[in-house]
Amino acid sequence: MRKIPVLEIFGPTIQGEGMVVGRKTMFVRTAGCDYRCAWCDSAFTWDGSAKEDIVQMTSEDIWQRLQEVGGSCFDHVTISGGNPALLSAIDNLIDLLQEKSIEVALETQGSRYQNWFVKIDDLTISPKPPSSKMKTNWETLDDIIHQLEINDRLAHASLKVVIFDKEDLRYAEKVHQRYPKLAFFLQVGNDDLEEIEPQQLSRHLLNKYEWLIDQVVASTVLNRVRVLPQVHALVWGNKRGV
Ligand SMILES: C[S@@+](CC[C@H](N)C(=O)[O-])C[C@H]1O[C@@H](n2cnc3c(N)ncnc32)[C@H](O)[C@@H]1O
Ligand SMILES: Nc1nc2[nH]cc(C(=O)O)c2c(=O)[nH]1
Ligand code: SF4
Ligand SMILES: [Mg+2]
Repeated sequence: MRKIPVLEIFGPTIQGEGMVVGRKTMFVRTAGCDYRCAWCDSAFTWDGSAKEDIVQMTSEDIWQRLQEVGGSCFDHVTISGGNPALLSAIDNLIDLLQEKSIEVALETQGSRYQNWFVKIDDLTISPKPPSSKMKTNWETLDDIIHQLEINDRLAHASLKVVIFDKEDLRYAEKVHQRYPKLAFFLQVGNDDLEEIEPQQLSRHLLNKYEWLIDQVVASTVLNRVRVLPQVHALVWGNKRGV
């Protein structure tokens, strides 16, 4: 059985972002990413700083650990990273969790397709705007959305674009216009990953949330959309494992 490189298993907590915001969930965070976003809040998954903490786990190992950490207090697991879409072995983990009547969500940036995308209950695809310094491969993204559509999975998927500035907003408009059938979320970018005082950070992020709301309200393109902060950042700041 192929193993999965895991950096964190934590929860239950709430999903702080996007299409199932507020949902009680466990998190499994995989190691490794094909991107290097300028503002990545989980850079430890790819910058080598946590490489000693990576544990190679089978799906059964992960299920065991989820139960040790979360007891019987969960029925939903969110797989994030890094980019979990780099790992074909996630297929087996999804099957095992769903056999146990656990709903499965997954976060990815849309740079790689996996056949198991069509099994995910809540799939978040988060293409990266110019502020990230990454370049979107539109062909790959088109293919992912096409696969979801022909497999009748659009209702189980969403797009989420993180916004730091007006250029990012124009990018978000382009994404929404290109894929109008998908639920669309705009998320406040956290530009202060060093702040250790949650109250300071939440004040700052709420100001940025107000700015983002103002921008979206004034857009003629961004109508059938939702605007959200990272709720976990408002509550716990930059703390890891929440
Ligand atoms: C850490 S990523 C892992 C999953 C995948 N690599 C991705 O980017 O979608 C999870 C989510 O956090 C978002 N994110 C990362 N850094 C952020 C920041 N500084 N502010 C707001 N959202 C951020 C990403 O855009 C993504 O939607
Ligand atoms: N509570 C909470 N919600 C989240 N939503 C997406 C997260 C992520 O890092 O992928 C995340 C996270 O790390 N914590
Ligand atoms: S794609 Fe996701 S995990 Fe990878 S660098 Fe960007 S935000 Fe971080
Ligand atoms: Mg996060």
